[in-house]
Amino acid sequence: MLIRIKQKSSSGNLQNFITFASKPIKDEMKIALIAHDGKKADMVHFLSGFREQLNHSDIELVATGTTGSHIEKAGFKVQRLLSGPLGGDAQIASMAAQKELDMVIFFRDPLDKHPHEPDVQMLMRICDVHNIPLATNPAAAGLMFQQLTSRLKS
Ligand SMILES: O=C(CO)COP(=O)(O)O
Repeated sequence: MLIRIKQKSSSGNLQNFITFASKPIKDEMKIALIAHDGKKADMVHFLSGFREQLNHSDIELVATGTTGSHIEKAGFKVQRLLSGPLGGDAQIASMAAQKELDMVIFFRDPLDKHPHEPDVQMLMRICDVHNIPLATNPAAAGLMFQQLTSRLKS
């Protein structure tokens, strides 16, 4: 299925089209998980609510370093990359750019400062460039996760 949306350009002309293609049923998927310190508990809580689906052997999890250690302690299998400030966000952006990810869940803390804010912005930009579903809060992540996992072969 193809959905086309006509958009008004800054000059007011209806000339831009955004195209979404619904993805086919998948055999496996890879989800990236990142949470700022103030949101790590929310990430674990979120994942625990989907434990049954996440234990599906065809869902692979990858996370930035410290987020990953919290996720591991909660009993999930996850590939841990570098910590965010040391390049973990950049590693996930690289995976997104190479279309290796089906979804990025990034619980940002909007009330805190982050020394690696350029990396955070870069990751979100790369997701938009490559049309990778990106959820930055649990409400959005829940909706996307349910929709995505419904495409997994049972
Ligand atoms: O800083 C982060 C995201 O920008 C997350 O990194 P950690 O998971 O290593 O804390």
